[in-house]
Amino acid sequence: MQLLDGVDLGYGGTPVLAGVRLHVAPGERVALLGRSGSGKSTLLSALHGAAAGRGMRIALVPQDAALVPQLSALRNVLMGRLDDHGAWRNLRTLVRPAAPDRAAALADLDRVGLTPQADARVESLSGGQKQRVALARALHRGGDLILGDEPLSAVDPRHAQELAALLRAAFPTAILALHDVAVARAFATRVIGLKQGVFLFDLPVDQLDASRIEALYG
Ligand SMILES: Nc1ncnc2c1ncn2[C@@H]1O[C@H](COP(=O)(O)OP(=O)(O)OP(=O)(O)O)[C@@H](O)[C@H]1O
Repeated sequence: MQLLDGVDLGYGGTPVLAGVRLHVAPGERVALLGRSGSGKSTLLSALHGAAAGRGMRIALVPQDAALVPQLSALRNVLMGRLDDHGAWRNLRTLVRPAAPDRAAALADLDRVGLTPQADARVESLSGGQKQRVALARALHRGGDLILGDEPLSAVDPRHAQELAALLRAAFPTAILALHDVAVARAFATRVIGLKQGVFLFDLPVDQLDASRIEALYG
């Protein structure tokens, strides 16, 4: 699908990426690599709008996780499906979830290793645990596409690989900004390197060699 076709992205007249064209085929897993400020979040935000405009079901893992800190991990996970239902059902779910909804959300928390924290308020969790709640919420939502902005940045490298494998199995198509090149190599089929708002490369992952990485981060 042609998600972006020659669009300029920026903020209030300040350009960040110019003339962006991006076609993503179903089944592709794209890793966005690049230094801080290179434009990854800006690109993800535009991709979100474009994919939503095509009626795709999207699971999102934003950079700040976007959780409700006063609510439990379980209730935050349940929020992954809020827009599937009307307001009445949602209020009931958040106050007293029906047994099948609760069981499904608990299963998703278990997949990310957070069963013991299910009833803990999110504000009491560590940064890595919060990120795992956001991943469980995305798994609970499911969909055609997962978009994530550094969704594994706060978990340790071994867990990052395990969680990346979960996402790979759960979503047919993915676009994730990642800072860990090893995780990107293991996760992605395609890698895009962004440098100061320019696509430095857009390659199948097996063509990502050390010189490209050096050019991107060096
Ligand atoms: N809301 C905003 N208003 C104005 N400028 C912004 C805004 N968000 C980002 N920018 C600018 O756009 C450029 C790209 O930022 P962006 O957040 O897309 O980069 P990034 O690669 O995601 O960085 P990071 O890895 O630090 O999140 C930067 O120069 C940044 O200062």
